[in-house]
Amino acid sequence: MARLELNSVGKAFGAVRCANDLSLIVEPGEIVAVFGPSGSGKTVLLRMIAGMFEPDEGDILVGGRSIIGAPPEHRGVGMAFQNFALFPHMSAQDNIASGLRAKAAGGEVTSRVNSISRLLKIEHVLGHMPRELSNGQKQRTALARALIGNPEVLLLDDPLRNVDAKLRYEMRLELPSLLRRSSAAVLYVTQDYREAMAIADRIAVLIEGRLVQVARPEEIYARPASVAVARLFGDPSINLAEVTPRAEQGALTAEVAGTRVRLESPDRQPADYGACWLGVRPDDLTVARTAGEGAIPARIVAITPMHERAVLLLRFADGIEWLAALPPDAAVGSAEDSVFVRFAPEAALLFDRASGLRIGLPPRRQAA
Ligand SMILES: Nc1ncnc2c1ncn2[C@@H]1O[C@H](COP(=O)(O)OP(=O)(O)OP(=O)(O)O)[C@@H](O)[C@H]1O
Repeated sequence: MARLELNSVGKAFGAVRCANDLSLIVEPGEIVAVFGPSGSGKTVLLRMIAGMFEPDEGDILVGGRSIIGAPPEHRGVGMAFQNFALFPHMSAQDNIASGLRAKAAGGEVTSRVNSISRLLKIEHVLGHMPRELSNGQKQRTALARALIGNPEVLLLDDPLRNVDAKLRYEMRLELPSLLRRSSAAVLYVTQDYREAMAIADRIAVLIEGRLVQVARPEEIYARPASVAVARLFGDPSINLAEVTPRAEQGALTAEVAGTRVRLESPDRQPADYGACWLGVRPDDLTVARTAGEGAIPARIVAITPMHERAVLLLRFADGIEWLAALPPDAAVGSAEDSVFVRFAPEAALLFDRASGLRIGLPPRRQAA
């Protein structure tokens, strides 16, 4: 099997630069999620690899050989889209068989279609036309078509966007092992950070056509490269406050809404860092009725039950509002109550206010 390699790939449509110096390696059997806001260039990236259009700069290699200029069907690339893109006049069986690039004997086609359909649990609908399939079955049919030719590179463009929540949940569990079995180098585009974290070995975060961080899911969550990345991962999203951290007698502290809080952590030295963003995830806050050192006085504005937790909207004395996500049984009070908010110093992330970059030791180098 072959690795996929992007070397300084760039692309612009008129004044819109939707790919900027993109470099990335995806190993055979590896799943890399491409995650970023709408319009950040995810689909453009996949389309350049698939050969729907060419980059303006840089190179794309599969198995060490450049595929620039090669016709799409000779690139060793399979692709499945969010809108399934099945041929409406063909049965599921024929749609899947259309993914075979080389001509194969009829018997062999049937046996390959059957075996991939068994794997994807759609054998019973092979004779159906696309309009007779549920969205989940359409999505599996499109995936089967992408996988049947044993592509060296598999490109999946938000394949679960149009399936219902239950199936999406199931497929998040099933897809990684299914994809790894194919040994293809997989690029998996998603707009959902949870999906990226559930499915991928590594996540490539794309913002405005630039890869701003490529790392393992837990690394990105714990050590986001910038405040923009931190905001993309987490629901509710990370709380922020403007602070000016100071080094005092070996400790690192900052004032939040009039309360001095400690911020030292193993990955940053106490120093005067200038204007920063302080970021604390809602899950890392504790809320209590009792005051104490480093506890920020707040008022509960509202409480919203959400999934398996309660989300509290808190307002500090200076008007800043933060969210805390607590277990539903953490009875800390109700709206209008006065409370005290704490977080552990190592749960605090610091970002330079001017550049947005995280302050701390550089992330560990990731294996390619
Ligand atoms: N064929 C094209 N011609 C001109 N501009 C394009 C073309 N394709 C994409 N763009 C522009 O490139 C940028 C990136 O688009 P792209 O579709 O890759 O975003 P995306 O990250 O996939 O978004 P979404 O998550 O909403 O699908 C957008 O500004 C888009 O308008």
